[in-house]
Amino acid sequence: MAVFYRLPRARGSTQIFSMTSTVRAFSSSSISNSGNDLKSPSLLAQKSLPLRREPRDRNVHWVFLGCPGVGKGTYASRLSNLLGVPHIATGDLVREELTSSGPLASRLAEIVNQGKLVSDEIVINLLSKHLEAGEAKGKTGFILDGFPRTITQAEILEGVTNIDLVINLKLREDALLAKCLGRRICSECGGNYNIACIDIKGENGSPGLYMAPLLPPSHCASKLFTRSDDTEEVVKERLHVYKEMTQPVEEFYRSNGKLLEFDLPGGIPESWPKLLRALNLEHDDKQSAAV
Ligand SMILES: Nc1ncnc2c1ncn2[C@@H]1O[C@H](COP(=O)(O)OP(=O)(O)O)[C@@H](O)[C@H]1O
Repeated sequence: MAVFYRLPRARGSTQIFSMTSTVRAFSSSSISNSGNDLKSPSLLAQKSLPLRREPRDRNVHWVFLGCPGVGKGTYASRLSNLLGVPHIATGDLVREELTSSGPLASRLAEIVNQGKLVSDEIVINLLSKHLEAGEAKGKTGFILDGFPRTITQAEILEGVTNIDLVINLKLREDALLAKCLGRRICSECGGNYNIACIDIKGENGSPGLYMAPLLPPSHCASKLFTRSDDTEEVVKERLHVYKEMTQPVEEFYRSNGKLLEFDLPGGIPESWPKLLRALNLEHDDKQSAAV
């Protein structure tokens, strides 16, 4: 279908550090590589990042994978601020479209509120338009959140650009459900908050998990709303759809050596510094003090 080929080739993608060129570049660099497994997550992150450049000069083409509620939006948005590249969430593009008066609006609302995936064709169309508009404004690079979600989407993306890193965020399922049900959004500034306090005690040697609520500032408190697909029934369906349709995408990127697995150890104060370390970005961060 012609629409699949409208996704614009990311500007400068021939110059970015694809896995192959990165590995080649680093094998002749001063960083020792002898005897290391190139698919080891921390090494993979190091090798995906042009370490000697300033954060804002890096040409980032990254993807966030992970179940509903895991925090893709939170961490993608923080990295986007840190690295100065656009954060593009296809869920936001879909929600923008369904609240518009466009011809797709009511069909999209129905699909989203059932916890199903929108068709590859529609979502690629929305993403293409967004990337084209960004490109016209001189924006380069991206951190994708919520795309690709099917093998077809991953194959199409792979055909048009070099994705250099895929971060797979992971959290236990009982916490995912609680986080989706606790999610609140400010209707005015669009800020994402969470009123859930997750405190799961460790049992039989398995670790516990504590995630403090992420409460809104007082000027947002009276303007919060809950997403219509964040009900228990719909979240369970979204988790089921993730396992069926998106887990194979994790395998797709695992097998081509681009996947960085990241188990969230807790809330933002514990997870953000650990994520930065895994990405070898801890020295660039000015946000840690503000968590
Ligand atoms: N890449 C995609 N492919 C198909 N549908 C998508 C895609 N991205 C978003 N959607 C639709 O938008 C909804 C909300 O997406 P998102 O905000 O990413 O939610 P989640 O919290 O489930 O990760 C999805 O349940 C799906 O209906």
